[in-house]
Amino acid sequence: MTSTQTTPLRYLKGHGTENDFVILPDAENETDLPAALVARLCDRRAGLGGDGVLHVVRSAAHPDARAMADEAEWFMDYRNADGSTAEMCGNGVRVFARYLEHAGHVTAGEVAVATRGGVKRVHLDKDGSVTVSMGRAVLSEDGVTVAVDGRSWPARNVNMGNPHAVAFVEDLAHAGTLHDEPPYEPASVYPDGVNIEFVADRGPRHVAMRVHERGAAETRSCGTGACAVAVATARRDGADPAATGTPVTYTVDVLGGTLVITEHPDGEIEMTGPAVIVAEGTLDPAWLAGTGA
Ligand SMILES: N[C@@H](CCC[C@H](N)C(=O)O)C(=O)O
Repeated sequence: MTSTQTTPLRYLKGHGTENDFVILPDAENETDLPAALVARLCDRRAGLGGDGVLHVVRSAAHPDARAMADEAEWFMDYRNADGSTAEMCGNGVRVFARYLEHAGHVTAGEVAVATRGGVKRVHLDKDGSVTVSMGRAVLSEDGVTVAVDGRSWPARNVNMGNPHAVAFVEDLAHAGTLHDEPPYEPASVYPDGVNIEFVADRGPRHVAMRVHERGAAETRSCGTGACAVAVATARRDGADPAATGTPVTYTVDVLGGTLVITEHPDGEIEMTGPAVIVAEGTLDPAWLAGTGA
């Protein structure tokens, strides 16, 4: 892959519960970002390494976000590690807001971020954590059966802007290596692919999960996935805030930390977790041009 980029390309590296991202600031959307370049950036051996890319663009400068520009100045153009686009990334949007603060584009407090899944309001909390209003979950009766190593489970279909299949297992080890996407059927339920979560109970309103992400393989956390898991677990447990008028909070352990998810009676889901900027620098032009050895 070669690039025609002539000016040095700045990047940052960040993570939220170890779901890690290459951040590319590109306010005016001047950087050509083909799938192959995203995949090279996310390569953990020959690139910077990451589960995805957070392309930071002014909403007004991006065709997918122009309509949201009045509500949100900045657009999270999210790319999976394989270069595909995704509607939303829950950990990514927290790290995105942390970047906006780091770059001086916003001060501590609330910021609206445009995503392909709509505008998300993100609150930079005083204790260093970040809370996002993630919108509502859409649960569908159209489920699938997921299979790993001779075992299989029914999986709940939950849409958080992006698609999820949530399977309850006795032991997270039953999810196997997750090197490859676990087979599921009927495949027609998810024409655009799916993120698959495996969930095990840890205590009252407390679960742990592993995830195979669409476009990225197993990651150490998935924020939209944790929200899907919290809602699917609440319904399994007979808890429905819309019916009782009482918010329900679940703690979701992921391999890279912990996320706290609250579903409110109006259906709005809030997620709180960390967001960290790790490093920043400039990409080597020779590497970028594909001519570096
Ligand atoms: N890790 C993200 C989800 C990223 C997108 C996902 N792989 C998809 O294709 O839908 C999160 O924290 O939500």
